[in-house]
Amino acid sequence: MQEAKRMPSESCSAAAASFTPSALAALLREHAPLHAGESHVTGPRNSLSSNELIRLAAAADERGDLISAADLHLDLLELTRSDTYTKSATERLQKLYPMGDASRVSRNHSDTFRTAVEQSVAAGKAEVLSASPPLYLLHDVLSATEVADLRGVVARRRDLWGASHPLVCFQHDAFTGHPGLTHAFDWMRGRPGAGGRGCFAQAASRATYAHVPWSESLFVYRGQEALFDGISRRVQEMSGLHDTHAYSWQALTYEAGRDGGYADHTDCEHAADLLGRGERMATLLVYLTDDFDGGETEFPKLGLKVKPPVGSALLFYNFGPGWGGRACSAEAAHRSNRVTRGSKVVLQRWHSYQEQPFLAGRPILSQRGRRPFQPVVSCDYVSGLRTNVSCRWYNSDVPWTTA
Ligand SMILES: O=C(O)CCC(=O)C(=O)O
Ligand SMILES: [Fe+2]
Repeated sequence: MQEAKRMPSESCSAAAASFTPSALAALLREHAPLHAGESHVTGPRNSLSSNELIRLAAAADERGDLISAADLHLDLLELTRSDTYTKSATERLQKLYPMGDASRVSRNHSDTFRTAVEQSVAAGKAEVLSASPPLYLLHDVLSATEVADLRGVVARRRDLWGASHPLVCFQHDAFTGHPGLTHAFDWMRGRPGAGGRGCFAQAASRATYAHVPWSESLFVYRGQEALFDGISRRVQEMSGLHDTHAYSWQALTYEAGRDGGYADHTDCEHAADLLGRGERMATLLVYLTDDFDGGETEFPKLGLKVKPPVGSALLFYNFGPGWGGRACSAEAAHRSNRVTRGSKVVLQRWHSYQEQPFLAGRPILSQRGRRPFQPVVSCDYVSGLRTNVSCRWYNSDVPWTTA
């Protein structure tokens, strides 16, 4: 139903098959012709200087445009890694969204998460799939009723997005290394070597989005759904991972025919250091369906391909070596294989070592040119696999009240 609503005239498999750079270029030429002075891409997000960003943020504040102001402060944070900008972004976002414990001082996670998961193993509630990196299967995290209720919440929230078409974005400068895509982007930007990071403008997004193979991510924020807050408590009991150190929940959906798996990657945010504020120390995946073919979560470096039963969860640590190592662990690389029948729905949540004042509490708004509440299809390039572009449809800022 969802797909029919979103793409009234497209067939899924035809869509996925045509996502090649030359097909993309042809599509853009046909459906979104360039006029003089017009570009297929929105302004480059991170090529602005910090002075320019500060000026734009002040102007957004003056207009009362808190979303843009917060977004610009988040850009500044990315550019400078300065706490000042976290604080400014948080202040603005607090005015827009309930923030949970945003006022709390960040403190480090203790090591209780290790003890807690080892106790779960000793009690037969979890099993070890790998010691290094630590990887666990948690049994019966959810009852059958909870699974059904959660699927209901996910379906209800998906419906809120209606038929709106997404902004299509490409995340990494690394696209410049992709022979075909670089060419397409050069063509779109009208200058060679321009690189491939940015979003298509609205007309180009509309012309191309149905041709991109994607999986979907729907965000659920702390305080939005009692059911999700309840699971957060259960996860804390079984794994020692705290809600206060978590990102928001994401409900991931992979549908047969849409062709969007997710290629090999690690979840380390910047691959820098476990102690970085946004670093994803641990990943939790809770499975809400298992009646599908393909779609395994695979850890190629560990020779493991897993398809956990409904209601169970995978938990793995992304930094090593072993426990407490501070460098991104290449062995924690994983992928989601494409689903060839049925649909895979999994809840994902990342946890960081440092407390997160706001990541779980409100949307991160990060794409220039996006309309309020517009979904984004964001394509990631995966290191070492240049032909493997993974795209995800993000429904990230659902209106707060949905009941
Ligand atoms: O869906 C899966 O099995 C894995 C998803 C994942 O690795 C991710 O979204 O980062
Ligand atoms: Fe991942």
